Amino acid sequence: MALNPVLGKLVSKRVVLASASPRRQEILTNVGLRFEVVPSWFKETLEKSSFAAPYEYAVETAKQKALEVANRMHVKHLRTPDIVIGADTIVSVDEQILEKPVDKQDAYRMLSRLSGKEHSVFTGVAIIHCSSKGNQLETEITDFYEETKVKFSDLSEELLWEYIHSGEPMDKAGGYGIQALGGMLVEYVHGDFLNVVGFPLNHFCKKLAELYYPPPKHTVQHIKHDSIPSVDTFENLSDGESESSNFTEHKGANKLDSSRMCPSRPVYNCENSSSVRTGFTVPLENQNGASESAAKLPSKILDLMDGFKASKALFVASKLKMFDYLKTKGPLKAVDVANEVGTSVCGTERLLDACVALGLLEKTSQGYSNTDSANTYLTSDGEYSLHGYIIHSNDHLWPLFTNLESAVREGSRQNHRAFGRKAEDLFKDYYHSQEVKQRFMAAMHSIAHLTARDVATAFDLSQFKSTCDLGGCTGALAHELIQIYPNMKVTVFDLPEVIANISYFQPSEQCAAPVTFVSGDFFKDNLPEADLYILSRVLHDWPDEKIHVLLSKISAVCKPGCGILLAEMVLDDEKKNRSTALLQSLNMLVQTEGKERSGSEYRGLLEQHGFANVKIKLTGNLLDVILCIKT
Ligand SMILES: O=c1[nH]cc([C@@H]2O[C@H](COP(=O)(O)OP(=O)(O)OP(=O)(O)O)[C@@H](O)[C@H]2O)c(=O)[nH]1
Repeated sequence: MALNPVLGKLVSKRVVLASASPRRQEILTNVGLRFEVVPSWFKETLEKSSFAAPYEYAVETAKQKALEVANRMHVKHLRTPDIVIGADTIVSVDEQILEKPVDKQDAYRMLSRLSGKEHSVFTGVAIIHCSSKGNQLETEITDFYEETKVKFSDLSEELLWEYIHSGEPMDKAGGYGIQALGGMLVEYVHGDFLNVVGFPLNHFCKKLAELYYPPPKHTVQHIKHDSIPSVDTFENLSDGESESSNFTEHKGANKLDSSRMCPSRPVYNCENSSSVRTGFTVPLENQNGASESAAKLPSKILDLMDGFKASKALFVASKLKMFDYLKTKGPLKAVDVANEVGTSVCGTERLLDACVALGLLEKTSQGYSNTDSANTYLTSDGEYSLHGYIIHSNDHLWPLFTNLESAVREGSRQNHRAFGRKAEDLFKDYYHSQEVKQRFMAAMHSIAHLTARDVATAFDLSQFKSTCDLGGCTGALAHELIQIYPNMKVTVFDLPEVIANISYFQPSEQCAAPVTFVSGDFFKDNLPEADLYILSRVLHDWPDEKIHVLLSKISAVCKPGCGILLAEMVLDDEKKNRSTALLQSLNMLVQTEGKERSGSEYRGLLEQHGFANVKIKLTGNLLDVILCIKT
């Protein structure tokens, strides 16, 4: 395929996108780039006034995002990526830089400032080539930016609020998404549309072409700097030419040929790009094709082969409460951790080192300490602790997954093999002992707490005066709903054995309007009255027949205008892209009769029970949200 060679240069490389933006992931996936996503932890707090121009701020932020990920991943040679890509999109109007709005009022301020005017959207991009020398990370940074001008129509206050209540502005620079509803606000776009969406693909490809296909010296003068090399240019490149700027270490070579590497030679010196070298990287002079024929490291496959070891290392460190000890007492030497936990020193040291290499811990001459994310997610009292779910994964899901082969052969759950118990009802399995029940509730609580805000704000729910969270367990989502919609009456409906055990999970400061907990079985008992019924991670537990029973019960008590809100991992319609959700569907296979479903499948189920106007919001968090209204 003619366009392939530019991105094809990256095929054998470990490419990392240092961005949580689903749009950037989609733009790059759509053109066939294979990459890992490692969202950056760099906080976008650079002092804006210290930059002479808005694009400089975007470029520097992109660079810092990418460098943070490159540094984090480079702990052991095996973890060092080849290329890290970072990006930052901003809107500039009246010499002000607008980023993502922090709340609805902020979105209103931004959008009213853009109304009736032209503004610029800048995306800064950094491409960092990494290599490892000894223990040292060496980076070569290429950065550039792209500007697109966008003009908004005059927008009424009413229209702006309607748009803001759609929830779309919140994670978008300038408070709008041109690719969706926000497109309706736009009168014209001058420049690269994808740049507005978050990633200037065309300029990125040009930059790769510059880096990987520098023209032979005699043709330099004839190449226009603003065009991607034509199809012929790619196809006619000989191996010798095409590899001349490969960012790989060449055995025996120890000098830089900067004329080959530096895109800032006159012909490539685009006004809006630069290349900076830090550390020491040697370009490959591939005269004889030797490295072309060398075995390429299939890093993705190797990572998958190692995946179970990494999971187990995380599970064991969590189970032994190492992150808890390090939070309160760190930094600690391996011997001190071993003494605290009661484990062997040699085993503890290896486990801690593995956790460092996996980016969970930091190691200095003073010992081991938690990373920020270990404090937040891995300690049992972290703000968004996943400890409960990790223990559930270790104690419950791991034994089930070891029977995945049987589950695939037989097409059914494996509880009998994993736990020696004949599979009954899914929840009878969980609630047969107090210990298993509490572990399961802690697991569900940790996911519900982590996703609650995104689920509660995916749509504006203020029209619903009362809500019933069916299977709402510990009430984590219910409490979040009350925070966001203080006038909403929220009821959690769950099995009696769950309701009897919720007290441990309630927030310490009591909400003014507390959540009501009602016990019952939603398949058998009457449902509490409500304007909105929530089913969060409920439908995926059940086969279609059971879902029809539940939806017809809800439909029977729902008046026209009332709704259902589903929170689930929504698969893409082709079921080939969202690996987290597809792996979760295997998780449902080994332990339930349910499965994860696509947006169309959920829509089909809901419409059969008189629910229409089905809207699906992919939140970027673990759970996506579907809202529909009874006609
Ligand atoms: O029209 C659109 N304009 C902008 C966007 C999206 O807005 C964000 C911009 O934010 P940022 O560059 O800071 O990136 P993040 O999402 O925070 O992800 P990082 O992890 O890379 O910091 C970006 O997601 C654009 O896609 C849009 O969707 N439409």
